[in-house]
Amino acid sequence: MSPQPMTAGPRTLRLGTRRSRLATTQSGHVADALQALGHEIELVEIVTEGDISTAPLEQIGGTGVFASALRMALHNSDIDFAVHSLKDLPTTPEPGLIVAATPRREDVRDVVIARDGLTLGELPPGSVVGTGSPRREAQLRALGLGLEFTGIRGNVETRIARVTAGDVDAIILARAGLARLGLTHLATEVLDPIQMLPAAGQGALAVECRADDAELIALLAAVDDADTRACITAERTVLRELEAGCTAPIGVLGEIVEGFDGPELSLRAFVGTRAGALELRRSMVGAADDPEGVGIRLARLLLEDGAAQAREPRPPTDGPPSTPPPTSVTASMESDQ
Ligand SMILES: NCc1[nH]cc(CCC(=O)O)c1CC(=O)O
Repeated sequence: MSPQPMTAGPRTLRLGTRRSRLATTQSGHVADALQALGHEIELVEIVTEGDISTAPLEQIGGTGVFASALRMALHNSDIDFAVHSLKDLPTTPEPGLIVAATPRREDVRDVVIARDGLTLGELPPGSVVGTGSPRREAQLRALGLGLEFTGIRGNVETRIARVTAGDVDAIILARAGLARLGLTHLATEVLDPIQMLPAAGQGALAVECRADDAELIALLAAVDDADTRACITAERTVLRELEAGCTAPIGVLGEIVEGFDGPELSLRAFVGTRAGALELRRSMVGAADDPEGVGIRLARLLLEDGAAQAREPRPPTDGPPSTPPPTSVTASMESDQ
């Protein structure tokens, strides 16, 4: 063992990352930005159960499985910070950790990758779309194109291969993920949010570290983007408010728009059921500096106008209070990896 240097050099920041190409690319972006500011970064690979297992996500603990191994490594001080896809991060705050930065968000839209260069409208009725996302399935059903659905999982490259192999006619992916992999040319159609609202936080990254690491928190502020944070805060507030017993597919998008006297936050949401019994779209505009308030108001409106119908049946009132099913926190979140 070599002795510690007499004078402490600049601190080397250990960045934990999952090993998928999407995860390493995302971590690499944040590492590059910090290195450009003169910081020393060491990448540490963390393997998560979600990366190894091909079981449906609901069986292995929902989308939270991707975040939990990184969070464990943070708690154990094996790493100093982690970069998550924000849409894979459960809305429940993790005690002892803090999202210290949300870098400027990329394209929020979903894209279609269909066989033979086709768009959704060009696919004949009965065509099979491979998606494990209730949000994507519900919004595609709402288009009334007669499409059929089958669940698929796996990383982005694996899912693209299912179209190439002819197993499915089309898949839906986040454009941001494709962009990070340099694969946007494979998209056969970009879906406007009017048709397909993204998952809360889609296209955004969350940089998480220990809540007591004041030095790192101050340093990570350099890669934070205030507009992105406002939008994703509003989106995740809607998700959190609706999750109180609601396992419906939810799409939600916040955008900073120029209002009459300053920037405003425009927020729109879709709430549906997988079978298409409910399709609810509502929007709300409010102060850009009160994203949580705008989110709460939109969630209330959605619940008043029917989102509450999509809730789980209530347990008998005279019995002991039942605990919600374990998947309720993540079931409404994006389940396509
Ligand atoms: N749930 C998986 C996941 N998490 C983040 C992305 C893409 C990048 C992003 O939305 O930030 C994807 C793939 C996809 O849904 O197509």
